[in-house]
Amino acid sequence: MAVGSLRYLIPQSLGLISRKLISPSNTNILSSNIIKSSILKSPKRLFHSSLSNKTYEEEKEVLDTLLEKLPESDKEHLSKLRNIGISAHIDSGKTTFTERVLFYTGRIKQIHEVRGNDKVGAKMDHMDLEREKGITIQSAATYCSWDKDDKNYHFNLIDTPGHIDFTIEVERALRVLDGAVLVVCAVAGVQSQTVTVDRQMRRYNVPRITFINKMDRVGADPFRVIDQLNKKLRIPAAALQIPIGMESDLQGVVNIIDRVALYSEGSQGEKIVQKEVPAELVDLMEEKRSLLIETLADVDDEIAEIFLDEKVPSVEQIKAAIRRSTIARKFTPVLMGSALANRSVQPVLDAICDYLPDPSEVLNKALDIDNNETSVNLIPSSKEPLVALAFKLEEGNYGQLTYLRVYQGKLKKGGYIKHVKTGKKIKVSRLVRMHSEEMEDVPEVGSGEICATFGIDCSSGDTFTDGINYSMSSMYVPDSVISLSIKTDTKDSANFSKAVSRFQKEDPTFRVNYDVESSQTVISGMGELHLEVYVERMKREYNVHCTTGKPQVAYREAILGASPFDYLHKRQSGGAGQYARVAGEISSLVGENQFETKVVGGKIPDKFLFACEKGFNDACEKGPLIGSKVLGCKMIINDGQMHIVDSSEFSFRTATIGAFKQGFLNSNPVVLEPIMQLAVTSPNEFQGNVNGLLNKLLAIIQETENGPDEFTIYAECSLNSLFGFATSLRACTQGKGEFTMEFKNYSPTPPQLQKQLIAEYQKKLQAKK
Ligand SMILES: Nc1nc2c(ncn2[C@@H]2O[C@H](COP(=O)(O)OP(=O)(O)OP(=O)(O)O)[C@@H](O)[C@H]2O)c(=O)[nH]1
Repeated sequence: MAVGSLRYLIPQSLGLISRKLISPSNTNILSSNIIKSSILKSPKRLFHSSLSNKTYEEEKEVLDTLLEKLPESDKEHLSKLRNIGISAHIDSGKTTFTERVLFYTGRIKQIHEVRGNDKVGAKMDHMDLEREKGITIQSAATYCSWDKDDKNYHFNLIDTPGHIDFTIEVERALRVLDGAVLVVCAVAGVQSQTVTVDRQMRRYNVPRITFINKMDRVGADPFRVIDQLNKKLRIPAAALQIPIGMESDLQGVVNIIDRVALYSEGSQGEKIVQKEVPAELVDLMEEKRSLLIETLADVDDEIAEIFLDEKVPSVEQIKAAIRRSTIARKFTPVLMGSALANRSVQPVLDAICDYLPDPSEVLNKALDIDNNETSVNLIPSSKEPLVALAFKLEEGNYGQLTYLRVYQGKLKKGGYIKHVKTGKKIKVSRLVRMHSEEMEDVPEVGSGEICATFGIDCSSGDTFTDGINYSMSSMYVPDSVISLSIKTDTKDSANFSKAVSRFQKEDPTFRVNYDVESSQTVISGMGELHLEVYVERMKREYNVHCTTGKPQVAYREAILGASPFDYLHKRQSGGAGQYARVAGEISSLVGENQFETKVVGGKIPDKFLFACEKGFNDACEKGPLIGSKVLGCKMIINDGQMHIVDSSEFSFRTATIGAFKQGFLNSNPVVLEPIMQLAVTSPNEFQGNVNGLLNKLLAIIQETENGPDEFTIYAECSLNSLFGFATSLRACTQGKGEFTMEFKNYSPTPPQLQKQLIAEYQKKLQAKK
């Protein structure tokens, strides 16, 4: 598994690692085995890690045997199907690009720009809020057709949001896609979020082609960007094209494999006209063609042999090698153009057909629940039993809309499907293909396709079959890092409940809890913007007016040391008494909290030990320092005492809570806070200001990259210091600075803050008494 993906899979454990690092006795704690074992504990994570560990060669062998079972008619159908995601850093032009794809494939009749003057907005950004903010929040699915080499290809496209706060949308989209187009800006190059998206694509084994967009901008340099792809993303990348003209004079591209010039003509670039390669570009074309072959020789055995024999591969051999190595995720072919200027988008569609896999070329697995959850390979044949995954829910005008990816079998309108989690049989009363917010009714959907249906009560990540007990793995849901108290008018409470229940179903990273202590409703999520968007949506879509408190960081509690405990819980106030004594040791560990009993001689009977475990779980939910969740704690009970009359489950549960507190407070306890990985990009003239701002926030600057116009600073900073960062960054960069942040790990708070948090918590407890 790529080390990069570990951060995502075990954010809490990594938090513990950084905490452990400050303890000199634990210097070996970074051992990757320890990290792995803590991931593997969770069965739902096991699925992805087992997928990622498989090399493509092994996968291919399995795929080849599966394909033998595939009927010819299915093979033919699947070979024309592409499930594609479009991912990139914010503002790289994904939505603009998708709009062009829909226009050129004839799916829409007119192009509307993202922040265009026509006030319509791009087709895929259909929420009002998205149009106003000019960002994509929800991903929308659409389909279109493209003719290539006398074949009519069918694309299912998912436009994914770029902002890190909506990362769950990106993850979900990638989970069900077979390939992706990575859009990168020709000026800004590989940006912080490009790296994040790339990591996500690796996790889900998604092959990708790269489109360098914005070639019409001043300072565009596609070859610098390719260099960055090679170095920063560490994926061999080479150009399949070179530009004809640059910046405002961009006219098209040269296809360096076929050695033809492709000019974008017509008022909206709708005509691609083939001409001879301009003489002044021939040398560059040959240079880049050789470089392409050289890069392929590094990743593909067939080209390597031809290369070593000092022969030149044929056009067909080059294309076949690009396809093989792209699908094997060893290479990314690079195309270039400008979506906004309508230049060279169509060749990307050709490349999707040529180089990205069809659903039969990707290995998908499910868990056989009846067979001890063993993993089974799915065969993308319509003749196999149905297995479909609900990957996105949306509340539409006609009730809950559920997006499904069919992995094998067929989904028919009017047919019955089984919701594996509940065992319920559900009738598919309507089946539609989505085109942003519009839909088209279809009678059936075959294997490998994406569709949507109505009236199914489920959560995203659920599996549907026509009877078999298979389950696709759940998608990994990161822990929320920020919360906000929220108050609504009593008259709005019914609508508020409707809104939060819908949002929670649609987005598992958005959570709502009622805090009994403070009598407050608390919403939590992945960042300030994430929560801001939901509060705004409550107002707009449900007419719920809320007042929100100050955002709160999701603190955690942990211990750095270990300590024995011996605790007696005794109450004798008339009637039945309470008596329980528990003794043992508390210590820290990497991974999930653990409870163990080593009591001998029946000093505590089993039913009471069970109550002790419950007490331990209660204690971990509400730590002794500030009432936050406890991370990485192990409790062993090895001794105790009961009273024949006065002991009860309740007494042992209470005694364990008391014992936990005693042991915890004696084991060098700390409050942990979320640390965010921050990337700030801004024009060069503001570098001093941004540095100053980051220093003020006590951020740890890790790297600064200086480009010709812009610089990017990568830093770590506590989430606590980052509230309102958007405003301060705007202020010190005249609104030109941009940033992304994502959760990195938990780390101990500075002692002063810890003291303050404990004092506040104590005050709250006192006030309640
Ligand atoms: N010069 C130039 N600008 C472009 C190009 N493509 C997109 N843009 C502009 O870049 C901005 C961002 O484009 P979007 O299509 O919204 O980008 P996105 O990646 O979908 O953005 P998010 O949805 O926020 O992640 C808009 O103002 C576009 O008009 C291009 O090829 N050239």
